[in-house]
Amino acid sequence: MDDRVHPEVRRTATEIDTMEIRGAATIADAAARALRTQATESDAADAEAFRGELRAAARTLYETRPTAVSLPNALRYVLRGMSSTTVEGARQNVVESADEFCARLERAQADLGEVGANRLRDGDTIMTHCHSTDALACVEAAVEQGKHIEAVVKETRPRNQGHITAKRLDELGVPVTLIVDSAARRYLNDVDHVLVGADAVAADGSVINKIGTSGLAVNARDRGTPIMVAAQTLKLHPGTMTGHTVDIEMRDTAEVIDDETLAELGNPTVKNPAFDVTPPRYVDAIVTERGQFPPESIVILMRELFGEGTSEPWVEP
Ligand SMILES: O=C(COP(=O)(O)O)[C@H](O)[C@H](O)COP(=O)(O)O
Repeated sequence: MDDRVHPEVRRTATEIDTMEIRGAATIADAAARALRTQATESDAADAEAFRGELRAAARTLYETRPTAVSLPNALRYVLRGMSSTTVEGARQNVVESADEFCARLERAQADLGEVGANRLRDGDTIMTHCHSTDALACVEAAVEQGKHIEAVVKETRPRNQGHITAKRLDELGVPVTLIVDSAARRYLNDVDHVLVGADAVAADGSVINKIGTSGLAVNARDRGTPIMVAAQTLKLHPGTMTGHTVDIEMRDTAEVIDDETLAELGNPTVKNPAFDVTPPRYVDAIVTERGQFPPESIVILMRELFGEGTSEPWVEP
């Protein structure tokens, strides 16, 4: 571990890795705040040393989880302006960018919520997968508009993030039916929308989200249930515009089964992919703070946002 990295940054990195901090937007917010701390606490001798420290901190955060593109997008945003020739100037650049990033994230989620809420009618029932703050922002805005919304919540094995969703929806006054993942198809007849978030959206409109999303979307399409993805523009993956694919995180198999039970089963191979890819043909709308898009047209927004290319500020020059 690089000893220039502030303990607070290391702690954030560990918490992202162990999923105490999880969900794409929340990870991005925590990473921006950690870089801010690195900047405010730095005692670097000159601006070059300061930039080296910030790059090292960004690398530590970048290397935690590979799939949610909000993380590298956050690091890029916060470090893009640290060009000053003095430590104080560069520090101010980072602090201002981090504050601006966190404020924009919050605003984007609220704006996205308003856009998504317009797709929900009074009396609608949604089905959710995993826990997405962007998706919940749509429900919250709909409830604030006075609409009665109900929810069928998939528990989302192996980590049961559906429990977090159930709790948040209950706090919003939304009646919840909790189901095991494999019961989703059975209940798709009873719901008006599938509503999920995204860890990344690719240039072709594919949606990368919690494992199980693609199967849910295929089943929903088969039943004629619309599939709505709530994803602020922070989730758009610039690398996919030049043909790169999104790395799918494989997590520890201990999340699926404990060693003792595994041994009783004769130690079969266990796989634990955290995310999957839903092709654009199974998605009806991607809801962002900039409006809603059919998945195939998201690339137009991406060209507008990333037209000038992107940097990798965690790489040493
Ligand atoms: O797949 C997950 C979380 O996976 P994990 O629990 O493995 O991090 C969420 O649907 C997206 O990150 C979107 O969340 P948000 O809308 O809050 O950004």
